[in-house]
Amino acid sequence: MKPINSPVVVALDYPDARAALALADRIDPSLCRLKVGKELFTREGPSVVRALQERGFEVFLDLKFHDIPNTVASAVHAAADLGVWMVNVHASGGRRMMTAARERLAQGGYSTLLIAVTVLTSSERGDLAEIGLDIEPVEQVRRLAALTADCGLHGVVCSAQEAVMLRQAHPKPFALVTPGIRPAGAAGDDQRRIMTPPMAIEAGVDYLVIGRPVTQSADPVATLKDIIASLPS
Ligand SMILES: O=C(O)c1cc(=O)[nH]c(=O)n1[C@@H]1O[C@H](COP(=O)(O)O)[C@@H](O)[C@H]1O
Repeated sequence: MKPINSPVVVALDYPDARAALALADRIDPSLCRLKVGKELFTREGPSVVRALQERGFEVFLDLKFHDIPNTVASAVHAAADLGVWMVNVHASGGRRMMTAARERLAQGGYSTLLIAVTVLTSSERGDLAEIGLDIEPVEQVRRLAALTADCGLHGVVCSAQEAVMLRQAHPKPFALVTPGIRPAGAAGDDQRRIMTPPMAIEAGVDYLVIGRPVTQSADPVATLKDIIASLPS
């Protein structure tokens, strides 16, 4: 496998494998990693993950598991059996859930990275208030990242706006994985806590998850290359 030369993870949020593989077939696997999320996985199942791996890509399986500890540990185990590079759970599932998942991976000797979503990048203060959390997103991100680190996971999903604060509290190799990335002038869509690709890297982010700015572009490959070229080295 060739070394991967960028921190970019392209979210393959396509309706089916045909569309997802059409983009994958136009990208060199050294350019980026690929994320398979709920829509594509529900439609196509593990076969689309294998098809991407056969093309030389490292895959982030983004199913954001959130359930009782045994169920999540078993689901994470199944993801690791697929040989994915990274898998995620919701940190709000709590300590016992995250610990059970981490222990299951350790028992199997898997190298899959296990990370936890703190506060979705589409959420802002008002969204948290409606679910009973009358605090700023950054405060909840701080709490859940501390819990995640204490449970021994490899990192968190957060917004790049929280990266400087989290990097101070959690030195590398604790991974900061940030969706809500938008090149200057791009539509925010349903995202709320956003940042541009170069600013996110300057803030200390490890991996930039980018979907629609690439997948909905008239020329996804050129847009991806432009984003990578815009990053500080
Ligand atoms: O875990 C994720 O990947 C994730 C967490 C989060 O807080 N926000 C978030 O947008 N995501 C995912 O990251 C991708 C972002 O896509 P775009 O908004 O199109 O760039 C989507 O596939 C989301 O499911």
